[in-house]
Amino acid sequence: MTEQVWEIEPSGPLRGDVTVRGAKNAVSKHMVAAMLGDAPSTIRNAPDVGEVGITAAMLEHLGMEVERSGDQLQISPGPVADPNVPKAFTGLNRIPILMLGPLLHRAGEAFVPLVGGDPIGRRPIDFHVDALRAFGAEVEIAADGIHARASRLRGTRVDLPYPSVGATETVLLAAVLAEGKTVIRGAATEPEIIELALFLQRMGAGISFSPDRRIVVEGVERLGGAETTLAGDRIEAFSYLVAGLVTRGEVRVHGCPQDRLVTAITTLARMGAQFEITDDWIMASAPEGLRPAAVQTDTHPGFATDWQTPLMVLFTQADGMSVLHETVYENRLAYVPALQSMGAEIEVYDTCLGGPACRYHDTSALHSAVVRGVSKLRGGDVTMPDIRAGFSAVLAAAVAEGPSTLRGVHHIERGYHHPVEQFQNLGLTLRSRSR
Ligand SMILES: CC(=O)N[C@H]1[C@@H](OP(=O)(O)OP(=O)(O)OC[C@H]2O[C@@H](n3ccc(=O)[nH]c3=O)[C@H](O)[C@@H]2O)O[C@H](CO)[C@@H](O)[C@@H]1O
Ligand SMILES: C=C(OP(=O)(O)O)C(=O)O
Repeated sequence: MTEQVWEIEPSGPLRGDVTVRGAKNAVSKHMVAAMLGDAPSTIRNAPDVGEVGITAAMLEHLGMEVERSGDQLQISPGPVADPNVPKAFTGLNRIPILMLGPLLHRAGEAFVPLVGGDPIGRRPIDFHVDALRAFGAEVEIAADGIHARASRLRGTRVDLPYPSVGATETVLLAAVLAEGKTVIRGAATEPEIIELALFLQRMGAGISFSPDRRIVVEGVERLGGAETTLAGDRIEAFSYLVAGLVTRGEVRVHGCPQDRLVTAITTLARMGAQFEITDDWIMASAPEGLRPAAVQTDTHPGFATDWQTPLMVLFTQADGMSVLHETVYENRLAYVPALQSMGAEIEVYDTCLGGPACRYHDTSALHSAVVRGVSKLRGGDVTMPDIRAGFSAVLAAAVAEGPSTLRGVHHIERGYHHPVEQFQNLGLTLRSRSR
C-alpha cells in the first residue's frame, strides 16, 4: 500500500506571508446549522481541507445540497432523505453528534455513528446526550452509534459540568427551534461558539449571552438561510506565527482577527517575541531570542489547548526551563515521545505543574511537561498521531539538524489549508511523496 510522506530538510529561517481561512471545525458546524433553515445558506472563506469534504458528504447523504465554488459553500436544505448518518462515517470527525438536534427538528428521528476526532484523551459525549434528553428526546446509545427520536424538542435548562465547546453547540443547535426558552449554564464561550451563534441569529434565532457563561435561547418557529464570511483560523494563525519564531524567521499571518489571538500574543510576547499588528495582519519575530515560560491550557479566553503543540516545540528552542500544564485533554502530550526521539529534552508528569490543580489532579494522566531549552534537535522518522501534533512535528523537523521523514500527513490535511504550499512559500524544503 502506498503511503504519503513528507520529507523535510533543515532550511533556515521561515519568512513570508500566510493567509488563513476559516477553521475546519467552524465551516463544518456552520454547514450543520444551515440544515435548520428553510432556505439556502452561504458560507465564505471556507478552507480547502479534508474535513469539509467529510461533512459535505454526510449532509448530501441526509438530503441537503452542497455546492462549492472557490472558497464559498452553498447549503440548500432539502427534505431529509434519510435521517441516518451512514456507519461509513464512523470515527472520521466529531461533527455527526452535532447533527442530532437538527435531524430531530427536521425528521423527528436520527442515527449518528460513533464520533471520532483526534486521539488526544477520552472524548465522551455524555453532556451532549444528557442535554438532548433534557430537551425531551429519547436517546439510546448503541454499540455502533446513537439513535434518537423526538416529536418536538422542548426548551430546557442545561448545566454543563465543564464548558464543553461541542456540547454548547449541541444545545444551541437543539434550542433554536425548540418550543420555549432554553438556558445554558456553564457554556463555552470560544470565538467559534460566538461565530456560530451570530450565524444562527442571522438565520432568525433568538440567542442572548449573559455574564457568567450563561446563554439564553428563545425558540422560534422557523429559521431562514443566512450568509457569512468565516474569520481566519486562530489555531492555524498561531501555528504559523510559531513557525517563524522557532526558526528565527518571521511570518506575517493575514486573515485572523487580533482579538482571537489575544492570549496567544501575550504569551509569546512574555517569551520575548516582538509583534507588529495591523488590521490586516500580525507578524512575530524574536531578534533577541526567546525566554522560557510556564503556560497552562484552558478554555477561552485562556491559552487554547490546540495551541499547545507548536508552543512545546518553541519551548525546546527557548533558553531555559519551561513548563506546560494541559488541562483540557488528559492525553494531549502523547506526541512528546516523537519529539524526544528527535532530541527534545522534555519530561512529562502526572502532577499539575505551572498552574492550579485541574480535573486530572488525582489521575495518572501525564498532562504536565517540563522542557529544557535550547535543545539541539535532530532529524527523525516520525508518525503524526493527530492534527496539531502533526504540525509540531513539521516545526521540529524545520529546526532539526538533518533530514526528517513525517508519516500520517492525512491528519494535517484534515484541517490545514494547503499546508505543503504554505510551508514551501515560507522557504521550508518539504517534498510530499507517495511511497
Ligand atoms: C470539532 C471541534 O470543535 N473540536 C474542538 C472542540 O472539541 P470538543 O468540542 O470535542 O471539546 P470539548 O470542549 O467538548 O471538550 C472539553 C472537555 O470536556 C470533556 N467533555 C466533553 C463533552 C462531553 O460530553 N463530556 C466531556 O466530559 C472532554 O473530555 C474534554 O475534557 O473543542 C476543543 C477544546 O477547545 C478543541 O481542542 C477541539 O479542536
Ligand atoms: C482536536 C482537534 O480537532 P477534532 O476535535 O476535530 O479532533 C483539533 O482541531 O485540534
